[in-house]
Amino acid sequence: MATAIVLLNFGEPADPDRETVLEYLTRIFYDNASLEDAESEEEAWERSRELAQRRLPGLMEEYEEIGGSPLQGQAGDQADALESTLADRGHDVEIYHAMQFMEPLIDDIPATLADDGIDEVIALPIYPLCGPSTTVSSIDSLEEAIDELDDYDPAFSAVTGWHRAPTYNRIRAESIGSFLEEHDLDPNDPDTAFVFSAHGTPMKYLDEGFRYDEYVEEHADAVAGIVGIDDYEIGYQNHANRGIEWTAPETEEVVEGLGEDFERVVVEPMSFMHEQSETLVELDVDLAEDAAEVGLELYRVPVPHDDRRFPELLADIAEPFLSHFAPSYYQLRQCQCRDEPGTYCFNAELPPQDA
Ligand SMILES: C=CC1=C(C)c2cc3[nH]c(cc4nc(cc5[nH]c(cc1n2)c(C)c5CCC(=O)O)C(CCC(=O)O)=C4C)c(C)c3C=C
Ligand SMILES: [Fe+2]
Repeated sequence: MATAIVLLNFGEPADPDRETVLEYLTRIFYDNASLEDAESEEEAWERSRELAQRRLPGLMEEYEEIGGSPLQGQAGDQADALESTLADRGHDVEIYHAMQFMEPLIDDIPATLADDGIDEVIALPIYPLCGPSTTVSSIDSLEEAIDELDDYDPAFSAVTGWHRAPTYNRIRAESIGSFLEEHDLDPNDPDTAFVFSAHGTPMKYLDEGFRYDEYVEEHADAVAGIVGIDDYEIGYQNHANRGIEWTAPETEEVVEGLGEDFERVVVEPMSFMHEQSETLVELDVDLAEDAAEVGLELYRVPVPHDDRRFPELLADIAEPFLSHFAPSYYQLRQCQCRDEPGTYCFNAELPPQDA
């Protein structure tokens, strides 16, 4: 059998010209069109183009500030590192990386998989906290694109939520620990506040039953416990484009509220495994300015995208599928967020245990 792992990411323009960013935004808004009630596909596309036009100038400014996003390069490096980790383990497996909203687009991958003779596909989103518009949507897109290709029917499996994997929590906790040490910061100092900043999500998705906010809370609690942070706040980085309700409180609001009681704030961008505009501009520039206005110095923990344990973790997650043993042996269970055969995660509820 020829096996492929397809790493799935959001994507962000590395060379952002207006046309590329407009198409990028249109794809994002169209993918989330169910947040509003368009009466036809045509109307949903029109609304997506309208929202994209409106958001374009602000996002162009963000990209100009960072000179394009490093996300694509970091995602490529993660794919290469996973390939060599698996080769060292004796697995003959091809790694592809695909993006929801930028080239290489998920829709274009199945043709390559078919040409390369791949007959077993494992989808692995690089979103640590499983959510509907990211993890689930990216896997749906890949499976649908495969189904649409004539005469191509590979075995398909996917892993959604993996934030409970012990190695992942250790990576995150040690990344925070070394940052604190490097900057001589004590998160329990009465003048220092600690904030976990998560990417927000529309409440409509949570009302549909997705548990992204619960994952945010439990992961913050676990990592704070490992690092030894006594008190912390959680804030969400939201996108207010449609006038709908998103997760609360916003990170900005949380940080502004800390001004009276603290001198500095440490921010951990817990939803990401890459640096991109949401860390490099929203946190490092915009949030740092908001913090300064209320007299706080802001320290942002870097994303541990190149931690050498990360490809090992991904290889461990893929192991049951590559070596054909039961995923449940590694505590992977049928995913409930994406309740499709062959989709596993570490998050699904366990059956009640005997006392
Ligand atoms: C590289 C950039 C981005 C990452 C990574 C990312 C992750 C991420 N996004 C959501 C949920 C949503 N994001 C939405 C819009 C949106 N996201 C980004 C960038 C990244 N998001 C952009 C540029 C946009 C466009 C809107 C904007 O204001 O810039 C949406 C759709 C909103 C809508 O349709 O109204 C959702 C939903 C999560 C949970 C997440 C997790 C890592
Ligand atoms: Fe987003």
